[in-house]
Amino acid sequence: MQVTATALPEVLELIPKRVADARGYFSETWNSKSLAQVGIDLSFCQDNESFSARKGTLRGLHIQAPPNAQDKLVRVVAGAILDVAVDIRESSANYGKWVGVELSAAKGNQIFVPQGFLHGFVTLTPDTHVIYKCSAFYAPQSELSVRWDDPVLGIDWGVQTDQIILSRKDEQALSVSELGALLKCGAVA
Ligand SMILES: Cc1cn([C@H]2C[C@H](O)[C@@H](COP(=O)(O)OP(=O)(O)O[C@H]3O[C@H](C)C(=O)[C@H](O)[C@H]3O)O2)c(=O)[nH]c1=O
Repeated sequence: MQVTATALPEVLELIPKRVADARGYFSETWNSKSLAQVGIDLSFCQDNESFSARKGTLRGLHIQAPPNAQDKLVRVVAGAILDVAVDIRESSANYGKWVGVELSAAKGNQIFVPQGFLHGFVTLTPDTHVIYKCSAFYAPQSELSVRWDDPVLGIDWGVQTDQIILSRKDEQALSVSELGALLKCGAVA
């Protein structure tokens, strides 16, 4: 498996090996031993899938607060996305910094987003299927959303803003400074 650190060293791009033959290819898309060998030694407990019909669908930026914080291993099985992680760990020298990685079914690459990072993606194709493993169960009471277009974060999503399709929840998301205040006062758990 090829592992590449991103500009945020805890966020990794992974490309599992594809064994090609006359029929197509085979790939071990998740192997806990292979991940442990690259320092990702944790147990995932929930698999998610989201389907987005239209290009420009943006899901995020989301995080679950402790004690329900999630690590995520994300990949695309149809289409392509720009996947974004934002470091919001209070003591991090990279607080508020973001990284984007294009994930596609064609490339078969994945992104590892650790606990403490906001996560979101925008679809670059119609009919995009994203699947991802989580290291903690869904806990809506712990879930927080931050605006995709927060000027403090300055994320370049690579799509025209008038094309963005959001959920009602994401339309009403917090600013990153509001999120920081909430986490500081422990208002979410
Ligand atoms: C996340 C989640 C959602 N749901 C239910 C709740 C809603 O009724 C429905 C849609 O949820 P939501 O609008 O939060 O889905 P996304 O906007 O794709 O949210 C995800 O998008 C970003 C990219 C993430 O990293 C998170 O995993 C997750 O927040 O599925 C569940 O039943 N279980 C779950 O684990």
